[in-house]
Amino acid sequence: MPTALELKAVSKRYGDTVALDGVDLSVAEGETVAVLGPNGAGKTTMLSIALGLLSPGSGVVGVFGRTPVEALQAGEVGVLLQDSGLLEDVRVDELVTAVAGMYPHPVPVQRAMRAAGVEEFATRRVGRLSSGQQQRVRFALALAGDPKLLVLDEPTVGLDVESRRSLWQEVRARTAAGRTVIFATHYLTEADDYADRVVLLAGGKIVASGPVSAIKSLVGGTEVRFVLEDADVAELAILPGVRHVRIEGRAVTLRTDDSDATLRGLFAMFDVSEVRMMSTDLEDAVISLTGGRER
Ligand SMILES: Nc1ncnc2c1ncn2[C@@H]1O[C@H](COP(=O)(O)OP(=O)(O)OP(=O)(O)O)[C@@H](O)[C@H]1O
Repeated sequence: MPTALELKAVSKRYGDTVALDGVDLSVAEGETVAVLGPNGAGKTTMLSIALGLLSPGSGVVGVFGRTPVEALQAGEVGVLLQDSGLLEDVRVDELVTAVAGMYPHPVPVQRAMRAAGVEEFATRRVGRLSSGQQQRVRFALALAGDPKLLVLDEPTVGLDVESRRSLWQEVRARTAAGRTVIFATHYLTEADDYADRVVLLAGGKIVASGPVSAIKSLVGGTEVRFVLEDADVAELAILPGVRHVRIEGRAVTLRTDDSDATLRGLFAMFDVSEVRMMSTDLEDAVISLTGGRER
C-alpha cells in the first residue's frame, strides 16, 4: 500500500519543552488514523508538522512522497485545525468558493457545502455564525480541494450531535473511496467507531499504535464485576486468570486474562451475586498506556 504520510525520527522543542520526541509514523493510503493522548501530548504539534505549518527541529516528513508544503500546494491535503482563524466579513459561500478556487481540482462548491452541512447558512457572514457553525465552515474548507489526505485536529469540538454524525458520515464516504484521514480527538468513541488505527501519544512519544482492538488488548482482558460480602483481595487474586482485584465495599472488580476460568473458580468458591462482565474499553487502555497525565 503506498504511503500517504511518513514521519521519520521527528522531534520538536519549544525552549525546554520537548513537544515531539523521535516520532516515527507511517500512514498508508486509505487508512483512517486517530491520534489520541492527554493534553500537551504533542498531537497538534505532530499534525502541524505533517502539514508543513511547523518545521520539525529534526527528522524527515513526507506526504505522498513530497514535502508537506509541496503536497499542500498540489492540493493533495485538506486541513481542519483547532481554532484556525476564518475571514469574518465574507459570506460562507464566498469563502468556500474562494478557497476551492485555490485548488487544482476542487469539488463543486455546493457539494462541499452540503457535505459539511453549511448550506443552510451559506449566505450569512462568517463572523456572525456560532462557533459550531464556524467549525462546520472549517470542515467545508478542508473538503473544498477534494484532498487525498484529510488532516483534522479535534474536528467535532463544539459540534452538535447531528453535525458530528454528518461529519463522520462524510469522512467514512471519503475513506470508502480510498482517501486517507488522520484526526486528533479527545472523544474516544470517535476513535473506536471511525479509526482503522489508533496512535497514542504521551510526552511527545508514540507509546502505542495499532487497531483499537490491539490497543485494548495491550491493557488486557475483561473486567468481571460482582457483589460479595466480606471480600478479601488475597482470596480473589488466586482465582485463575486474575491479574488485578479492586474492592469497594461489597462491589468487587476483577481484571482477568481468562474470564471463563475466572468465572468457573468464582462460582465454585464464592457466593457472589449481580455478576457482570465488561470488556476493557479504550478509555481504560488510554489512561493506562499514557499514564493519563497532563504535562
Ligand atoms: N508555540 C508554542 N510555544 C511553546 N510551547 C508550545 C507551543 N505549542 C505547543 N507547545 C507545548 O508543546 C507541547 C505539546 O503541545 P501540543 O499542542 O502539540 O499538544 P496536544 O497533544 O495537541 O494538546 P491538546 O490535547 O491540549 O490539544 C505542550 O507541552 C505545549 O505546551
